[in-house]
Amino acid sequence: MIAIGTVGIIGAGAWGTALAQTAALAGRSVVLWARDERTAWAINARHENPRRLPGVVLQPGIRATADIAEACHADALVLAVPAQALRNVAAGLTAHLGAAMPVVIAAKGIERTSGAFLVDVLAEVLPAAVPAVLSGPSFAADVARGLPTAVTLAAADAGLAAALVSALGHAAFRPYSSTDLTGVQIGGAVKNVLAIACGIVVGRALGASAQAALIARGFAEMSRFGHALGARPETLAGLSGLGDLVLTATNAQSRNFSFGLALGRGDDTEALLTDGAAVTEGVWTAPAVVARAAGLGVEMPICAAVAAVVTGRIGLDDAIEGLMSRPLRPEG
Ligand SMILES: NC(=O)C1=CN([C@@H]2O[C@H](COP(=O)(O)OP(=O)(O)OC[C@H]3O[C@@H](n4cnc5c(N)ncnc54)[C@H](OP(=O)(O)O)[C@@H]3O)[C@@H](O)[C@H]2O)C=CC1
Ligand SMILES: O=C(CO)COP(=O)(O)O
Repeated sequence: MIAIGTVGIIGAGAWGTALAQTAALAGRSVVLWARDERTAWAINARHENPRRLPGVVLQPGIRATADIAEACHADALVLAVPAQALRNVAAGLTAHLGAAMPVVIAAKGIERTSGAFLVDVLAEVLPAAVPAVLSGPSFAADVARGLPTAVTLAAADAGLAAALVSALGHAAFRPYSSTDLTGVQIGGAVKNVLAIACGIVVGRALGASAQAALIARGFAEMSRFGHALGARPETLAGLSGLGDLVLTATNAQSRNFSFGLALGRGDDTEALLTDGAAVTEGVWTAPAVVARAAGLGVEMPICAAVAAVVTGRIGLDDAIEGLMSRPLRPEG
């Protein structure tokens, strides 16, 4: 069994802090890197991340640092920064990483500029890393408070996946292991785009039936895309695919759903984007998914409508009209 005694978490946002909490509850030493010294100081002094997870008491085994080299003195790393920032942050680790360091990607998205999945971004900038992906239905605030959930943790090597499961899992946070890195990444990336669409449906008061229909047709899009890229159907139907889609597409705790909700209601979304630009991941992933799907000849009309709306190419009414006037055809 691969031994993981110390976990380094890169990114002291909501999700990085929640995962620090789970690793500490799993009995690991945790070093949590914050790019801002005041955040590191506050976590160490108050056992709380007042900016990102106010009110959650953090485990004593968590030590924060603003020195990224210090966080790399670990047996495994977790990257918990926004998908669009992952390339730069990973590049900053180059000088500090030993050979074959397990690196768990906890971000959900596709890189907008390159259309690359995050495992491929990591392979480009940090070839010494051994990639793993963690994804599934898990709001940081719930996980950090110890509310129960289950997620998927994938690594190409089943032994490494098992070691990471025991380094991050505990009674209330249950990672199921997998070797399907592609499937797990697709679920996490596409569900954020579909969550925006569902938020729009709710914001426009189109009804619960429309929301359920959109989830089902959205899942069909995720499945077609996954099939074309070699993902396993059971991964897409599992925690990181359907599981996370159901959570994010039905809950205003989700930033992606709330963004869609605001769009649908006709609220000003500028402020939402300025404030949470990087982590409303579906906004950046939508055009990337659509471009990749087009290259594969895969039809993703809901994702395409979201991409067209968030990039300002069409208005909401035209997007909805476009989806409703598609020809009727056999389900599949
Ligand atoms: N929140 C959640 O419930 C979950 C989130 N995720 C995923 O985790 C990822 C991070 O989300 P989350 O933690 O919620 O977001 P937050 O906004 O809470 O935190 C983001 C973290 O990344 C840091 N960061 C942002 N931009 C950069 C950059 N350019 N360079 C270096 N560091 C940067 C932030 O630093 P600073 O604080 O200084 O701005 C912060 O520490 C996303 O991909 C999200 O989809 C996955 C599952 C659950
Ligand atoms: O991924 C998440 C829950 O699993 C969090 O979703 P949001 O990024 O939309 O808040």
